[in-house]
Amino acid sequence: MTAVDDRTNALLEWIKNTQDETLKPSTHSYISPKIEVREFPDSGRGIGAKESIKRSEELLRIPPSFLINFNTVVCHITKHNKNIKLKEPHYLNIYTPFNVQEDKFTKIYSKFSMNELLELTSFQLLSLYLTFENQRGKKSFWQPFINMLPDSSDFDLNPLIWKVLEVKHHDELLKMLPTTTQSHTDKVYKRFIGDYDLVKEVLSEKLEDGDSVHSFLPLELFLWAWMCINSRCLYMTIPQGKTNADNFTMAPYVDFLNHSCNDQCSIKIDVLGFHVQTTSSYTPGEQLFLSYGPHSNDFLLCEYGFIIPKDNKWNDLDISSFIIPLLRPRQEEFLKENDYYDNYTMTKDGLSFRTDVVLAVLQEDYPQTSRKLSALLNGVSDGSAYRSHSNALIKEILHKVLHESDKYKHLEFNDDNDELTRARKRTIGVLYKNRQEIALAVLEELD
Ligand SMILES: C[S@@+](CC[C@H](N)C(=O)[O-])C[C@H]1O[C@@H](n2cnc3c(N)ncnc32)[C@H](O)[C@@H]1O
Repeated sequence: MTAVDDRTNALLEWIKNTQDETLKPSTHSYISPKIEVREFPDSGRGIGAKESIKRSEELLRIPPSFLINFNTVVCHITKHNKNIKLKEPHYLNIYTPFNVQEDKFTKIYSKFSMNELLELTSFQLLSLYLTFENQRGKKSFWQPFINMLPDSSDFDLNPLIWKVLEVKHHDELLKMLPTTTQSHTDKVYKRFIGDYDLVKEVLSEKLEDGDSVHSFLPLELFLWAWMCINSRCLYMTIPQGKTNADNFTMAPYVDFLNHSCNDQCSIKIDVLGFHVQTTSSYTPGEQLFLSYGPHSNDFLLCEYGFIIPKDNKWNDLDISSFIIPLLRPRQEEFLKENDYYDNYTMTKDGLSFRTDVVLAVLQEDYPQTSRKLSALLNGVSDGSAYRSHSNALIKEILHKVLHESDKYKHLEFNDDNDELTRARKRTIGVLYKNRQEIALAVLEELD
């Protein structure tokens, strides 16, 4: 098998970081000679084993200077502002090239104060930076990495893209999504638009007369950058991280690992950088995977733009949209006060505790004063006193879920003339099939 193309070789050359002889070998990357980047059916580029690989073998080590995160971006941007001297230890081991080429984008970088940079979230700063660096082309230090990032078309299945770019039939497609996926899409949309609006505002203060925000920050390019980050970021503690959502990094080469529900590689971070190790053995030709987390298809679609069509063990069925309208004000208030409002799910193995709780609350006129309910919440009782009514209500809801799934699951086999619409509808059909599978398994258990 051959590597994907010349761009992979350019990335490898760059990532080895041997061009600067002043750097110690320990700051160079390590890429196991036993792996390669290849094209895999249904998941795009991924990492494959060229030869046998044992369990617990080191596969990759990417030094801090080659990771795109809040720290490295601050180092690169502030290089253009002579008034800023970075002294904190977390900036000192970041390599930036001695000679940098100036252009209209670096002119904007030079106008950022340290406080302004620190006020941005990682998502905002990195989206702005990637949008600029992409346009800087060869002048960018990161060009070999940026060249290997996916095309916008890789995100075609992601409902955020349908909504932001108003793709063909977007209204119809969005309405066909299960309600849980619709509300997840709305949340992702809010995050995206919030970031775009804020970055545009910050940028507009730095432009000169005649410059337009849109020419520096076109919506499509910002969306591409934002989606690259959302679908390729890896958790890493960042010293200035304000929230958990800020603690991430992009890591070249590591980001070729596709997702599987089962862990097959583990990641570790230390002063030498980002490490990947195997947690199982591989035979030549096999694809290596990383688990992105315990994510349902709904989550994978809204955040990454793909689903696992068969046997995603993390799929769940969210019935909040059926339950919430049944709540009376006192019940809703009680659930909010106790942090049990919304997110009522079940898996093939049964109901989540939150769902048990809301079903019990629905049976209480005065939940605030019910001893039976507080015994359930405190783990003193198993809630059997509520079971018979809970089961009846759940059955009723699951029959509604089945009815809804029957209406849409045929979309998995739709033959829309337009290839993209066909693929999008197929994905929606699978989401309904997943819901049906869980509903049937739980109903069988109840009967
Ligand atoms: C971190 S990247 C992995 C490398 C990617 N395949 C590429 O070509 O650049 C994550 C993206 O890969 C794709 N992907 C990862 N795991 C997948 C899987 N199990 N099935 C289908 N697509 C997958 C999705 O497009 C996802 O947004």
